[in-house]
Amino acid sequence: MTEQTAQNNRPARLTDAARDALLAELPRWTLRADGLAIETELKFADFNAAFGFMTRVALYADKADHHPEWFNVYNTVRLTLTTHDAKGLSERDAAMARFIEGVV
Ligand SMILES: C[C@H](O)[C@H](O)[C@H]1CNC2=NC(N)=NC(=O)C2=N1
Repeated sequence: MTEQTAQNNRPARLTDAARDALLAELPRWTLRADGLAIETELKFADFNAAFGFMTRVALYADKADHHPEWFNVYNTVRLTLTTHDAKGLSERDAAMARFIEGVV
């Protein structure tokens, strides 16, 4: 099965095995209590570094048409990744988390 289900244009939800493999690959990320999202909290040197990171993620999000839920105070950025169209985790969240791990 490809990124999208055959029946519609919605991204497919990750299988439990794919979700577990993703979490094993991403030690900084944890599964939200409801199992429908992954979360992390990142600390930067200061606001400038945090906002620079957010800018890089924002440009990725715009290009990918996939957007994080996030919260920033000074040097801290909390992120939640989920796919509304899949009502849970999809490959889009995996791709975004991998991108984030490359720029953090
Ligand atoms: C119409 C547009 O493609 C959708 O609303 C996109 C935009 N960004 C999105 N971001 C996230 N995180 N999940 C989505 O399902 C989603 N859908």
